[in-house]
Amino acid sequence: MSEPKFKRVLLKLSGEALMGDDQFGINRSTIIRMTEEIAEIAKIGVELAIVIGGGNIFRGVAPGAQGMDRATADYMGMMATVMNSLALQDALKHHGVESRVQSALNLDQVVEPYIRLKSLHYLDEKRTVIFAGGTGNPFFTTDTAAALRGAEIGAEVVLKATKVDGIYSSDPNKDPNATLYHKISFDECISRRLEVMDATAFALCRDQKLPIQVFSINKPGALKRVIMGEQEGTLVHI
Ligand SMILES: Nc1ncnc2c1ncn2[C@@H]1O[C@H](COP(=O)(O)OP(=O)(O)O)[C@@H](O)[C@H]1O
Ligand SMILES: O=c1ccn([C@@H]2O[C@H](COP(=O)(O)OP(=O)(O)O)[C@@H](O)[C@H]2O)c(=O)[nH]1
Repeated sequence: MSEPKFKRVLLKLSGEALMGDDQFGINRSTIIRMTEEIAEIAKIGVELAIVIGGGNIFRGVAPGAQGMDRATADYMGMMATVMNSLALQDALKHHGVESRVQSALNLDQVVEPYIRLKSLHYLDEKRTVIFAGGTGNPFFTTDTAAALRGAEIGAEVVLKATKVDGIYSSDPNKDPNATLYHKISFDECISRRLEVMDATAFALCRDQKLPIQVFSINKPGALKRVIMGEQEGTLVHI
């Protein structure tokens, strides 16, 4: 059997993708399907850290947060990521994957705090680590949290699992003529203002020479294909 391309990865799961076809919240069959795919790669020995978004529950820049103080809304968004992290941990457990949740926000009764050396220890022991609470700071996103934690743990790649199957020349949900890139540089993503990830996340990964692979969370087997080094989605390179 062929070997996985990567030994340690940071997987970013879109919060909104957890909704499935629902209007908000966590869709049961969607989270089960996602965890089946994650369990498959955890079981072949890939060291896996996960950052999950919160947009399915609360987003600081959403219409629902209009009129609210932005920082307050962002703290609500960060707390939403903690809820998603606990749901993911529970679902992973049902698929035989032991994981630990570490949060950038202190919620002592619920999750352990983020301690870098402890997370490295878990990864060495092949336990999946879920990073909750984003970066712990308002005005940031969980994409930036993924770039930050990915760099901190020495991941070889950030895998962005999202609703679209890669990076397009413009938003494919708005422009039917948008074309898919198989490869694109960080500088091109930033200068063309491709909004699949925010510029802070792109810049951090570029400076740390940490590639990003963008692929669809809804495409069966896509995560495994990325892990095995097969062509899937878009690679963002230096
Ligand atoms: N150039 C682009 N290529 C691909 N997707 C894009 C682009 N510009 C904007 N998008 C949008 O980015 C979204 C993916 O962002 P993502 O952060 O994963 O979603 P979420 O906000 O739920 O986490 C897609 O749903 C797509 O509509
Ligand atoms: O470091 C962070 C990460 C997240 N958030 C807040 O949490 C929300 C949910 O995160 P995100 O939008 O990145 O989730 P996703 O797009 O993956 O669903 C954001 O809108 C922000 O309000 C934040 O303030 N700081």
